[in-house]
Amino acid sequence: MEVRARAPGKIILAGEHAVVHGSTAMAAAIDLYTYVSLRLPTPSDNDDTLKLYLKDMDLEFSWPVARLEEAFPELGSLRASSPISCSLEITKAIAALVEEQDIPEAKIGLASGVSAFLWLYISIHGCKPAKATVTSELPLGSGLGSSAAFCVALTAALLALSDSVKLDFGHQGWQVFGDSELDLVNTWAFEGEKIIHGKPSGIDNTVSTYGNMIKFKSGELTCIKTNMPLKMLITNTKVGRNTKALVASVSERTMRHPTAMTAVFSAVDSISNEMATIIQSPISDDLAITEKEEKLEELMEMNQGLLQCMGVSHASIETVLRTTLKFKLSSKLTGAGGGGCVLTLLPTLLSGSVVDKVIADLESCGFQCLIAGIGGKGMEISFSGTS
Ligand SMILES: Nc1ncnc2c1ncn2[C@@H]1O[C@H](COP(=O)(O)OP(=O)(O)OP(=O)(O)O)[C@@H](O)[C@H]1O
Ligand SMILES: C[C@@](O)(CCO)CC(=O)[O-]
Ligand SMILES: [Mg+2]
Repeated sequence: MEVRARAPGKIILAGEHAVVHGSTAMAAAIDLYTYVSLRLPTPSDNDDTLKLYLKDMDLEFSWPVARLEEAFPELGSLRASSPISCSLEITKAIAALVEEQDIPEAKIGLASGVSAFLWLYISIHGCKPAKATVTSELPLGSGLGSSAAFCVALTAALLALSDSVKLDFGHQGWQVFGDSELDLVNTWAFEGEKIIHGKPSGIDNTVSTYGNMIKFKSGELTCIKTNMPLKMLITNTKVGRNTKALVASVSERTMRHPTAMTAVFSAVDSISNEMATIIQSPISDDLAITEKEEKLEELMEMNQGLLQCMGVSHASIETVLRTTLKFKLSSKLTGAGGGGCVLTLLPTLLSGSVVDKVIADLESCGFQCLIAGIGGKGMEISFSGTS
């Protein structure tokens, strides 16, 4: 029995970090996906291991089922029909199982992803043999929600082969879960994100699960309907960073300066709400689009200034800001910052030759540019064309 699931990455248009502290944020799915194929062996396969194959890196991790049973003696009561958080005891058992895999030092960041895999797998399927194969179009650890896309696609594949969801196995191509199954994927994926991020707001797994453009505050999402053509250039500075550490650093700054940081978060909340209002309001003509784009650019600049206040910008991000400003274009970091990706709004009337020049300038600094479709699909699964 085999299933393939995919889940998109995301951009945060406004409100990252502040959303962890209760402010509103705006995010949109992008058309770059993480794919997880899950295969449960038949008895005739005679395979008694759980395997995780990270195909892009050609890394395979495997655990004999007997080793899993030894590590999780209480599993009978642990296997959960509804999502639960990973206990301290299980966290320790998972850490030992991950350590035994001798992840190369240069790839040690993967340890949290492997831990999330183990937690989601054993919680949903128990100590059974299987092989999960993962590939991704998203750069890992760059602000485009690779961790959430990984957790969502993995959870979707796990649930698709469990008794928790009802699916049309004869359906060809990608199919979507029903609303209650999507909610279940989202809640489990959030538990996976907690293992990778520490204290996620839930915005990344939510937009990866449901897709579209969303406004998000304190766990609640509102779907944003818009007919505004919104084009963003995404520049990957290729400076590696870790969302968990950045989120923790903002929390520490908040403890040191609670009043000032509360004011910063409140300003971000207003920016995200104003952005949502602009994006949702109807468009009458080209002039209206230009006016809206100018307002959005100003809000992006203001949000970037506040992210600098939070201490999550980086020299590479500042270089992108300066480079795009030479072309009178506005940018802000997206995701956790500290390197990673930067968004630049490309106004509808901007000529293609200017876009080409901006990209050439950015790429001459060693950055990588892409233009992704935004506000598209959420997670989907397929029982055909699996590999
Ligand atoms: N395809 C994948 N395979 C295995 N692990 C992954 C995969 N994608 C993400 N991860 C895990 O998630 C970690 C990156 O998550 P992190 O939250 O730091 O960055 P991000 O999600 O790309 O950016 P942001 O959270 O700012 O949007 C990786 O180091 C790895 O542990
Ligand atoms: C930095 C952050 O706000 C967004 C990361 O994409 C973290 C979170 O909301 O979980
Ligand atoms: Mg992440």
